[in-house]
Amino acid sequence: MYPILVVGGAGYIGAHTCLDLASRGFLPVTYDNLSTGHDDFVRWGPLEIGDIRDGARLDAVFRRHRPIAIVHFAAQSEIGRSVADPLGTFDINVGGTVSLLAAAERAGIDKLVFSSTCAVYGRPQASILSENHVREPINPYGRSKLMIEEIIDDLGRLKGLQAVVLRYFNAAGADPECRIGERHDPETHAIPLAIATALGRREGFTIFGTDYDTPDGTAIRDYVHVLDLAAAHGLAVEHLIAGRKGLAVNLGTGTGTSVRELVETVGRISGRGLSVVEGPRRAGDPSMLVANNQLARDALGWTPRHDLSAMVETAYRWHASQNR
Ligand SMILES: NC(=O)c1ccc[n+]([C@@H]2O[C@H](COP(=O)([O-])OP(=O)(O)OC[C@H]3O[C@@H](n4cnc5c(N)ncnc54)[C@H](O)[C@@H]3O)[C@@H](O)[C@H]2O)c1
Ligand SMILES: O=c1ccn([C@@H]2O[C@H](COP(=O)(O)OP(=O)(O)O[C@H]3O[C@H](CO)[C@H](O)[C@H](O)[C@H]3O)[C@@H](O)[C@H]2O)c(=O)[nH]1
Repeated sequence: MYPILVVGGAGYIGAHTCLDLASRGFLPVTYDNLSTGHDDFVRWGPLEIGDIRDGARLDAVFRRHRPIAIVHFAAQSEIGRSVADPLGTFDINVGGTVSLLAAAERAGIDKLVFSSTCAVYGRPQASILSENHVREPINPYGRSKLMIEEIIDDLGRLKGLQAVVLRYFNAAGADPECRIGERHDPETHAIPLAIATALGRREGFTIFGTDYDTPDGTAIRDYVHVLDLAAAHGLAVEHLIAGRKGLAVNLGTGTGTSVRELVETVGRISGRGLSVVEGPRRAGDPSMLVANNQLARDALGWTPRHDLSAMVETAYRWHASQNR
């Protein structure tokens, strides 16, 4: 069983990726400081507790497990917090990634899969975003991810690093067996907040903005099932192990969903009405983010298999199973 170091493997997308890697015959070794992750999410391989900014700890973990590739999720990924604390965000995201890449270089590991985001594109200049869309992030979170992409590019040219950069759109859904799911605190994402409202755990769901230039006036996003994201990481690892070249790809379904459509879907699947309030726009939110995913299909052989109903169904089941 080839070990793969999954950095941030105790988090939402990282834990689902560990499940996918194990199903492909790899041993996912999680490295995580548990700042937003959960030790009970680490079920398919060992957990090494540590911070990505701790080079000596990373060296010890590389020596102990001898991974053949790294999948890197660890980040401060709340946009609002990145605006309130840009330096803290750059420290974890950029400083932490430099520390991780330096340890990887010391250990002779040249294969990396990196979690990027559609936030690197900034304000969309097209209705469907391709990878060659201009990258002009509008918040420190997106900028930190762009900086890391640029560092990875330089290491590719100068040091032979082979990296697959995955730009996710909006992750949603959960493991259908409810072993792992989305557990963020505070929760800021639309689907878990709408579900919490349907479950009676929140007073109401606020739609942030009803005056966007979209058919129903609410913002449109490309929600992609976390199991499909996880599969893309498994394919990216296999791509690199097969000796294929690094690249950067979008991961979205190519289908846009408005906030109103999302709320309707949560209402239909939960069978419960949810109280909805219309509020102002949230600062920094673009009106529409939808992926062109052709490159991921062609280069990685990736196909998103789950639709919005499957995302909301599995997320609903997960949240209902949590006693909170
Ligand atoms: N959730 C989304 O919709 C989305 C969209 C685009 C990109 N992303 C990116 O995907 C990645 C994973 O997102 P997620 O939603 O699973 O987040 P998450 O917070 O659930 O997972 C991040 C994990 O990294 C760990 N971590 C954070 N800082 C660390 C540090 N300094 N050292 C070691 N471990 C550390 C956390 O404890 C956590 O387990 C992030 O890089 C995020 O920016 C997420
Ligand atoms: O209570 C809420 C929460 C969200 N929304 C709306 O629902 C949509 C989705 O919002 P999320 O917070 O679920 O997701 P974002 O699109 O803001 O963020 C996602 O995409 C970002 C890139 O733009 C980052 O990568 C981030 O990590 C990732 O979660 C947005 O239009 C938002 O305004 C509401 O109307 N009400």
